[in-house]
Amino acid sequence: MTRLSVNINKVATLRNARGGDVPNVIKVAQDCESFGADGITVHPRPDERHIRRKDVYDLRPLLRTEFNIEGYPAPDFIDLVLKVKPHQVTLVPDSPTQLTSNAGWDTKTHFDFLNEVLDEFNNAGIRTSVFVSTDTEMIEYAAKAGADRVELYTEPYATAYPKGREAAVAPFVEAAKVARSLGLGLNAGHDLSLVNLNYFYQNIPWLDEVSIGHALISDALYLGLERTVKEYKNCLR
Ligand SMILES: CC(=O)[C@@H](O)[C@H](O)COP(=O)(O)O
Ligand SMILES: NCC(=O)COP(=O)(O)O
Repeated sequence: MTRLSVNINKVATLRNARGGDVPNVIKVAQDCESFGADGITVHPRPDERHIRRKDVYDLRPLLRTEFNIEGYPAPDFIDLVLKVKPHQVTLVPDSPTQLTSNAGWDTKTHFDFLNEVLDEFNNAGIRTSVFVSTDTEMIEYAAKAGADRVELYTEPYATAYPKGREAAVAPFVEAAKVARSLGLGLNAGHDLSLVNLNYFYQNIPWLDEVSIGHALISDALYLGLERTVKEYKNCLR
């Protein structure tokens, strides 16, 4: 089964626009769970532009499904994750001011750093995932560094999909096979949507998890949250 983890960053973006508590990030997360989501993802950024550290602490005891925290492993982030102990931490190579994630790790260049950080999380019993492109060498070094899983950065797939979905998915299928041969679990995310998700899943049915935020929360404006979560779940069958 491929799990759907709903990324609620954009719910926090909307809440922060007015400084109050509408929409309530925790209620939305709990509703996503009751509508069928298998997990909740957050990406607390250093400027707290959407998810805040407090949200992460508040969410932890209330979630009934898997909690995935994404981010660049700066000391503050490592401290937060070790205190909150989510089911999974996803390491992303973003700089503090970046608009959104736009690349996977160079796991060869940053091998020693990743190895040290992954050890820390592995020793704390937190499953680890490393955000990577489809470059085989990057996946191999993620495995050597001690990752439990890799998350394939799917923006290039989403962008190429309208021009030809077979060519768009081909490098991801190859990367997924490499990850599987190395014994890594497999996640995927970024710009997955109702348009492109089912084809991705059909080609890589051994995917463990997709995390989806931007398109899903946008679709919910038209379809409502309950129907949206169910439609994304239907794409994973
Ligand atoms: C890691 C990744 O691909 C993206 O999930 C990222 O977490 C989205 O972050 P923003 O919501 O800040 O764009
Ligand atoms: N890891 C990817 C994620 O959580 C959501 O990315 P997006 O759907 O907001 O592009």
